Amino acid sequence: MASSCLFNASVSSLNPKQDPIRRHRSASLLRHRPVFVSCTADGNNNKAPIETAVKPPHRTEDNIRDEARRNRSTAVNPFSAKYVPFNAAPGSTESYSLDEIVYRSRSGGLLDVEHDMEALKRFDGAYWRDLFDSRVGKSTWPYGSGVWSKKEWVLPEIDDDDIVSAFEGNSNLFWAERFGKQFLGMNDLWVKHCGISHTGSFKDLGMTVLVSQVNRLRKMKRPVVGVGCASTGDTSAALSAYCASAGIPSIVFLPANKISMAQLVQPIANGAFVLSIDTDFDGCMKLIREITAELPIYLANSLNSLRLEGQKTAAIEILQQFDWQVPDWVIVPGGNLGNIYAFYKGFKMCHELGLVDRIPRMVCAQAANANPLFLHYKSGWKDFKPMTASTTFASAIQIGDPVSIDRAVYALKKCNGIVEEATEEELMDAMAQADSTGMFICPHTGVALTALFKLRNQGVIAPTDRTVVVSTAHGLKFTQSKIDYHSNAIPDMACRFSNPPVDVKADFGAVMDVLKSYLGSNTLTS
Ligand SMILES: Cc1ncc(COP(=O)(O)O)c(C=O)c1O
Ligand SMILES: N[C@@H](CCOP(=O)(O)O)C(=O)O
Repeated sequence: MASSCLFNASVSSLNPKQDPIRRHRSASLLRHRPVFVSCTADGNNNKAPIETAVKPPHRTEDNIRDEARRNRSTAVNPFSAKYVPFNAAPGSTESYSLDEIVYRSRSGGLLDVEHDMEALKRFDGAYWRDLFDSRVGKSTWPYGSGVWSKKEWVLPEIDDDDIVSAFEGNSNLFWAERFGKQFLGMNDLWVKHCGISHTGSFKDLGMTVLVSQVNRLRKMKRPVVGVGCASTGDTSAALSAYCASAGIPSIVFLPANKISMAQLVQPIANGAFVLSIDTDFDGCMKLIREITAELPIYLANSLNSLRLEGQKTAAIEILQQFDWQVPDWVIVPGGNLGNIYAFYKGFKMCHELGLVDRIPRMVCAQAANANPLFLHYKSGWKDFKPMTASTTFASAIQIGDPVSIDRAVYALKKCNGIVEEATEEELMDAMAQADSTGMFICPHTGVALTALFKLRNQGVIAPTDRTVVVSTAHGLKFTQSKIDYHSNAIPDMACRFSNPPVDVKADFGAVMDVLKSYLGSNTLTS
């Protein structure tokens, strides 16, 4: 039966793959002059259920959710996704609906979210590039989010009404001009500031997806009384913020005295039920897995593959920010090891769906005090040995038994990746050097920058290679480590780049003396 619906004519009235001239026109129409037409809600796969690029005028009585509801397409959604065992054996038929509450495959292995790639492939790379580009920087619900602007590739079947979003993503890709030139002799170095975000880390990207799905499950009357996680600080901050915004109870397990004060106060302020437990992160992770197996508390750690669907959009965003050109290297700090796989998956989907012609090489960087992946890599991927992680300034990656080890190894093998490590002194120096050029990064980003220093020194990364370092959290969450460093208060650390304040009397002569000595030094001319 024919029904009237809102479609962008440039997209809906043709199969873009069949007609390159019209395809070109369709791309420019999408950008510049989209129009509304009637179309049939018959599930015709040549039609994508996308929002219209030009909206009707805003009605004062509507908020952006109402507006999205009013403009919603009535066409059948051709896209879908399901859980399958991670890296399933060929011929495996095991799968689960995303509306099921399941974290592990029948054999106890990890799961992955598998998209109907054939449905996505009915549209070519140019179509997806144009669609994603057309959504950036708008306030349209939910596409104003960097995650939900890629909704068809994330959770294609969720109702826009169920989405819980803070318009996360679309984070700054910062050209590290001075840092690159001064310390590395590089001219094309970039820092993807995933930590300049709603709760100050990349976890927002995954949490919007997971909490949205929980919101949907609760509306479906599924037994979910709350959402829980173990955390080194950032996952709990994101979980509690998104749950608070949706009115869903959150429960967080934190290793006592092992996370920063700024991170601890986030779930407290957002009304989470916070348990401070006398163990490390791996101990908290073990407990939350046992508890969520017993109680109807939904597990929010990245063991849950939904999280990675959101996190993978950071990789897509990097390609988008380079006008769909592929960088040579992407360096990611690793702890529980979900994110390195999420990045790989984002790049891989862009390649497979024709948005780009290759994927970058990736480097996973670990703190030497918590380096099980590095040791595994150095052993030639022989037996993996979990460890007890030691204290590190990169406290959010103080993890010895990462749940996503298999995902990380898979991703690194597929992209010809490398694993590096950073000692405490190396990561703190790298952080201080970056800060001295105008950034304000977290110690985990210091770990990633150390990996870059090492690979540049070894000649693996060339001076002209386009390189992206993923900055995973905001530096303001980790000020105590910077205070310790700049106070030269860290035992056995030279703190070579510290810049402590100068104590001076409130006296004109004393201030003049100090300034003359400073101006006379080489500092200003270097
Ligand atoms: C700031 C920060 N950087 C890096 C990571 C590592 O991410 P992943 O656990 O996905 O390896 C985490 C969390 O583990 C984090 O909180
Ligand atoms: N750094 C993380 C550790 C847990 O990682 P997750 O991605 O599995 O939730 C944190 O901030 O808690």
